[in-house]
Amino acid sequence: MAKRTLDAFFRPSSAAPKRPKTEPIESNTATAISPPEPNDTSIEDTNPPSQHPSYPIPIAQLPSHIEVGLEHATPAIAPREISNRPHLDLLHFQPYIPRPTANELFEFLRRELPFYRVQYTARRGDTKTQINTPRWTTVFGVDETSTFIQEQGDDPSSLVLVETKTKTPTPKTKYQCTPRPIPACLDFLRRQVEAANATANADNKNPGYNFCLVNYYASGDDSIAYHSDDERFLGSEPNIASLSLGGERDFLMKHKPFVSGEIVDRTAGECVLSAARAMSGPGSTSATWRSCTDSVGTLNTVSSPGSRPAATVPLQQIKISLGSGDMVVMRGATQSNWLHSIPKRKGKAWEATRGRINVTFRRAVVPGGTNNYYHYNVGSGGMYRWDEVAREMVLRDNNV
Ligand SMILES: O=C(O)CCC(=O)C(=O)O
Ligand SMILES: [Fe+2]
Repeated sequence: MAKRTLDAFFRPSSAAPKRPKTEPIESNTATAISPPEPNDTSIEDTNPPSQHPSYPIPIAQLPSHIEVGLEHATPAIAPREISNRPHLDLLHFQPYIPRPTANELFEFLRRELPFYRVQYTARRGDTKTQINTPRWTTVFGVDETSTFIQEQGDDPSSLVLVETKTKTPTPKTKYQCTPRPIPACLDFLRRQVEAANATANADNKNPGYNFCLVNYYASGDDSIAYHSDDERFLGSEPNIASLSLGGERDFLMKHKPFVSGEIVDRTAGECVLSAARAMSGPGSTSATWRSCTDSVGTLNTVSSPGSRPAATVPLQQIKISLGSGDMVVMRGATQSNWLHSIPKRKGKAWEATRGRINVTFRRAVVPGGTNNYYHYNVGSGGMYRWDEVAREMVLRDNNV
C-alpha cells in the first residue's frame, strides 16, 4: 500500500479545492454560481438556490460565512492514520472542519435538505420483513456511466443526464429512479474532501466521488446497524469519506468473521487469522445488505473446526467518538473486511438527544448503485423538512 505523508496536508496541493470562477460545463452539481468574495455579505442573501426538475424543493446555497470557513480552515488538523489492525485503513480527521463552522453547517443542512424516512421490504428466502429505516436519509448523485451536463448557458436547472461515453441522452428506462445532481452546497464540500483525500494519497489519486448520502439521526434512538459498504457497484477497495456534524456519537467497527475456523473465542475478544478471506466479501445484494443493517444488525459467524489457525489477533471492537466536524475516510481493504455502525444511545444526556448529520461521499461505478442508493435513501414515501418551530422533521409532501 502506498505510503502517505501527513505533512502533505500543510503543503499547497495542485488538487486544492480552489473554487472555479464558474462551474465546469460538465458536472454533477446543480448550480453555476461564482464564489462570493469573503467580505461581500450582500451575496449571502442573493445567491439563488440550486434548482432542478428532480428536486422536490429548491436547495439553498451555502451562506458565505460557512463557505469561507470551509475554504480557509479545512482540514482543520492533519489526519491520524489508523491501520494498526488487519485490513484496516482509516484516516481520522479530528476535526476536519473547525467545530463552530461544522455546527453551522449542521444547522444549515438540517434546515435546507429534503429528508425521507424510508420503509422497504427485505426478503430472506421466502420470508419478507417490513423495515423502517431508523434514521432520516437523503441522497444525490449518479454513477459514473451517466453525467449531468448543462444544456443552456449557465442555467443549472437545465442540467440533463447523458451517457458518459457517448454524450447521448440517458434513456428514461435506464434507472428505476430519477437521479438528482449534487446541489451546490454539498458539491462544494465534495470538492474539498476530494482534495484532502488526494493530498493524503502518495499517488495523489482523486477518489472522484459521484454520490453524496446524508443521514440525520434525530436522537439516540436513531442508528445504523453493523454493515459494510462493500457492494460490487462501488468497485474494489472503495474510498468512502464520512463527515460528522452536530451531536457526538460513537462509531463502532469490528472485523468480519473469518471463513475457516478462525473464530476461536469471540468472548475473549480473540480471533485467529489464516490466509482465508473474510466471510462476507463484496457483492452482497442490496436486500441482503439492508436487511443486515436495519433488521438483523450483524452477520453470523462461521466456524469450521478442522482448519488450522496461522496467527492470533485481537478482535475487539473499535470505538471512535465522532464529534462535530470530525471525518473518517475508510480506504483500501477496510470495507471488505470490517463492519461499522452507529449504535443507539440511551439516556437523556444532551449528546444523546442532540441531532447529528452524517454526510458520506462515495463513487458508484454502475447503474445498480444509483438504483440502490435512491431506493434505500429516498424511496417512494413522503418528503420531510426540518421545522424550526416544532424542532422536528415534518411531512411536507406525500409523494416525492
Ligand atoms: O453515520 C455514520 O457515521 C455512518 C453512516 C454509514 O455508515 C452509512 O451511511 O453507510
Ligand atoms: Fe456505512
